[in-house]
Amino acid sequence: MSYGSVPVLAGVALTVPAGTGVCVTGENGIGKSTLLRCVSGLQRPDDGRIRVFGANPGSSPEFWAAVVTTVEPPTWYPGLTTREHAELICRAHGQDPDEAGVDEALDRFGLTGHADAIPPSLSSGQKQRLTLALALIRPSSLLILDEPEQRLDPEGRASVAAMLVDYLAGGGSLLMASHDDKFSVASGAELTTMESLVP
Ligand SMILES: Nc1ncnc2c1ncn2[C@@H]1O[C@H](COP(=O)(O)OP(=O)(O)OP(=O)(O)O)[C@@H](O)[C@H]1O
Repeated sequence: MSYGSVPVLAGVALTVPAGTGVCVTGENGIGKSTLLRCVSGLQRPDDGRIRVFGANPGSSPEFWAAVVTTVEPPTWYPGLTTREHAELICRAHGQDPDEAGVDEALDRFGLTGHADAIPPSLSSGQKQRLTLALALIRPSSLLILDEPEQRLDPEGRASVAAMLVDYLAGGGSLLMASHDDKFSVASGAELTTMESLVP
């Protein structure tokens, strides 16, 4: 994979066994987000092979039914509140919002007091909480999370780590990039470090 003449992701081999979590670490600019974008099907590698649940990433509705990715920055629907965003995600995935536990999810992410606010009015950490709440409220088999801990306070990080442990315990798989090893280990992910081939 390369951007113009700049090579990124040369010689990367990574497997995430179903039901496990893997966290990719490494210095700024090493290619973690690019890797996650490729696995999410949002970017095509020039060479090599990526398979997700036995198929090319991003190539079918089944992929998007099974995979949640937060690699792209979220887009908010104009005029819809925090709660309405959660309800919309539930309905899009065939869930009844009450049965899916929208209010409980907002509470878990400390967003109850902001349920009737529109996302652009939230703080950056609250927006990150909402992004993760929307990722976790819908059914999925694989979470692809780019630095989920960013902008969260320590309590928020601990809480999200515990939720990711529960997600794995429920049979889900997790691929994430992070600069916080403690958070990643607490999330139940195995750490793997990307290193530059250039000395
Ligand atoms: N759209 C782009 N156009 C050109 N170069 C890019 C683009 N996106 C990323 N790069 C370059 O590719 C390399 C890898 O970037 P990437 O964002 O994947 O790294 P990262 O490991 O996720 O970094 P960080 O830890 O800072 O988030 C960097 O050198 C970056 O400058």
